[in-house]
Amino acid sequence: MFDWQRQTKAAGSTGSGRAASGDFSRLLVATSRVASCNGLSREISGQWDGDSVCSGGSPHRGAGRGHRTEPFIIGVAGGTASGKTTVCDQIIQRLHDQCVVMLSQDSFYRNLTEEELKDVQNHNFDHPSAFDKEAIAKCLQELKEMRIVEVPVYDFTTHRRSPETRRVLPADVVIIEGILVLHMEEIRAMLNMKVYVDTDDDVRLARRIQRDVALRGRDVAGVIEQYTKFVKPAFDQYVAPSRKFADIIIPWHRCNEAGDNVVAIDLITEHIRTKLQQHDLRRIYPNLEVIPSNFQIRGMHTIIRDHETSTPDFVFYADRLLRLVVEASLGHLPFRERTVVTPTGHQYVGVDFAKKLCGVSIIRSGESMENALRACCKGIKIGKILVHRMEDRVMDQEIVYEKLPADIAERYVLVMDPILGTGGSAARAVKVLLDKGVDEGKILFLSLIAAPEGIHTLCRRFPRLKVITSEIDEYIDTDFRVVPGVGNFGDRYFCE
Ligand SMILES: O=P(O)(O)OC[C@H]1O[C@H](OP(=O)(O)OP(=O)(O)O)[C@H](O)[C@@H]1O
Repeated sequence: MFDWQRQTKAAGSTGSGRAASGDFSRLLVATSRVASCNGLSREISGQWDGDSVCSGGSPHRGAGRGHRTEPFIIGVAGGTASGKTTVCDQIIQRLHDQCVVMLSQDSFYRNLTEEELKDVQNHNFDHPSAFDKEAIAKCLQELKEMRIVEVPVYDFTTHRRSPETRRVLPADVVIIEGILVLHMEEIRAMLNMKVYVDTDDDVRLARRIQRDVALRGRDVAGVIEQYTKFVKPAFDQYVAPSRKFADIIIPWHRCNEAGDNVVAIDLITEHIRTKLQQHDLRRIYPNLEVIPSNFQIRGMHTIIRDHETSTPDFVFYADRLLRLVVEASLGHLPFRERTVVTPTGHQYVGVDFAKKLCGVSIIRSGESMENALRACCKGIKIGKILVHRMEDRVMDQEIVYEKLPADIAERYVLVMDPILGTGGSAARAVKVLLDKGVDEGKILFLSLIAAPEGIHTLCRRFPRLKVITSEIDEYIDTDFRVVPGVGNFGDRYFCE
């Protein structure tokens, strides 16, 4: 039943018919804290298990519909003695009902060679090469896959890893802190939130002297020598420049008397809580929007997914759902303020709809969304694209037909296809639009059901495009069908 369309969206098929990323970007949070460099005690509420704190949540979950399968990963960077650990402790305290694990970049120091050990006072412990970057990335990756990891235990007296390791369980939130976590590209790429603790150099030096003398048996002259020789140059070269990668910069000098970073920590933890409630893919892709579900929507999905549903019912409920997707998408268009006078003679300050829109349906199933779009946007222009899909889905799809408004480059474009499978057809259609000069940020891709594979394809390749869908299904099977899916949407919608 699927084959002929899956191989070619044959010419002549008729049819009847995503800071958010900005939200935290470069957010400079005025915060306050008078902190000691060793931060809060780690004896916080909940069970402290070395690098992990599980005071809530469940460390072991099954994957599947409605279950999160990836943790939210936060990187906290900043110079030596900047207050990173304190920030982490405060986040952990606020997330007392979640399962949180904390890793320190210091656990991943490389073993010193015999040669280096002989001259240990001249070893640069602040340089990126001092750390086993690959081991950090592997550890994060395993936690991302909700696997148990064995974290090295570094012995600062022997400058080698101890034979034992620390077992860390999968968690809802993973925090990794260290001077270079935002500098290292591989690590940075795995972070869902990047925090930089910005503390004045003199404050940090004072804290470092205090800490190393009091806790590490060092003398002041030695600490200052190491600071001047290694710590400061590495800070200037690697740590300070990594500030630009941060989503949130916490200026530590803005302290209040209680010494808490209340505003910053509240914002961070609120954001994490919001993200934890979202589907994994929404956490990864700020350009993915899933319309909020309710029992009406679930009920309509239940009907269209039922193989026993008749064509008229399928069309009726699919149309209702498609209309919701179209309405939700229109909500992402820009607007201008507009004031009108009501029949009572009072002013109403409202907004004006975005002008210069058009729809583009991917033939054939996308045509099922045209009515919904026309019903919402009077007289909207609608173009069409027909994609020939290669059997293996790896090759770039061929465009068989296209008819688009001549001035499409000046418009916002709503691309319509109810099913986003591998994302091959959608990505090819989007490429056509980009080639025509449409700005990627002005393209919205509308679907009823999206498979994770298609979301990855579109959201990763076109990060400024917005993908709007009503449900995310589980996966694509070996025949490229969305599971559980609706079967062949076009057949069920257009054929009696
Ligand atoms: O994301 P992809 O893997 O490219 O698959 C998604 C495509 O598959 C379905 O179309 P189908 O091939 O059934 O053709 P039709 O629209 O003509 O029914 C659907 O309507 C999308 O166009």
